[in-house]
Amino acid sequence: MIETQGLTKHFKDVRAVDGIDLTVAPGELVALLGPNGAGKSTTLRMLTTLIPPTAGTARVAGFDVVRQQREVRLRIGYIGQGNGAGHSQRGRDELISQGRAYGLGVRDARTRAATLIDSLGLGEVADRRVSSLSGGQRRRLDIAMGLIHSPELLFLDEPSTGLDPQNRANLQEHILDLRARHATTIVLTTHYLDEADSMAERVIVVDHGRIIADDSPQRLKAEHVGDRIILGFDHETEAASAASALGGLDPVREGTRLLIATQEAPRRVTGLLDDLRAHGTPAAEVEVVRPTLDDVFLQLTGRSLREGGAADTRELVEV
Ligand SMILES: Nc1ncnc2c1ncn2[C@@H]1O[C@H](COP(=O)(O)OP(=O)(O)OP(=O)(O)O)[C@@H](O)[C@H]1O
Repeated sequence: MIETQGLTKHFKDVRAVDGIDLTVAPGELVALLGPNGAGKSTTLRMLTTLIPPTAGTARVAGFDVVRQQREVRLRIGYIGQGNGAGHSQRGRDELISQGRAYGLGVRDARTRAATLIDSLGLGEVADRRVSSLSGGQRRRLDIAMGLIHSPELLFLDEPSTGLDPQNRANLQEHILDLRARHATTIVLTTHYLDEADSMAERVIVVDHGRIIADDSPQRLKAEHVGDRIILGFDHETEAASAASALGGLDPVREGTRLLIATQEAPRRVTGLLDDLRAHGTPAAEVEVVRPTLDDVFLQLTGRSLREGGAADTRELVEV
């Protein structure tokens, strides 16, 4: 569905996108994740024919983004960071006009608008003026606008930025639902780690205009970081004795605590606690720490992606 080779965009001396090779198969949901200024939007703008690459090539839905712009545009939906819908119109009318602009007949445009209004949960507000809609409703209307011509491929640039957590969750649900119903290929950008983690089966981490990692969230976390089991003891002597009992796992002792790097920590922790009990040094506390995509980014770049401190995925277990 997407194939790029050495895709590059320079703005004067800024290398916004620096040689991206990317293949996206039909039906994939891919999240481009990266800090501000990483080159995510610029990549999307090249793939949607809005700006030409400085170098490299990109084919989208089978057509070249420079030489066959019209063909590409007919087959994609693009929801940028601003609001697409006009403010004084009613949502339903906006959708119908957009459908007409893509060449649908009046009846088809109406039917398609009604279907999208239904599937994006806009039934109660579609006949109100766009200016009266909430941020989350406006964003869903934007998505409906991008989908009116039934594109094979949908690009969403930071769909949930500016929405409160409830509206974000609601929007994410709608996007996943649309995809399940229509098998649309979706490429979205985000700097919300949890959004990339929960929605995308494939996360492409971008930094300084380059792809630095590309895999499923689960594999990225397992390969680059892994889980940790943290065991707490009442006394340092017990921790030291437990460390020798668990020698094969290479525990690192910090005072009364043992840190063990492992895979599949939640599965292993019960056996580990049983072993310690059998050895006569039962743990007083245990904590399983699972990595986040931020840990992956930190591991790869030495910097954090996190803005505003998203919560760790921790599982506390009473012993
Ligand atoms: N029209 C432009 N003129 C000059 N520089 C630009 C232009 N557009 C983007 N840039 C620069 O290119 C780099 C990449 O920007 P881009 O918007 O693609 O990043 P991003 O990853 O989408 O960031 P954000 O998460 O903040 O949207 C940044 O350094 C940005 O300042």
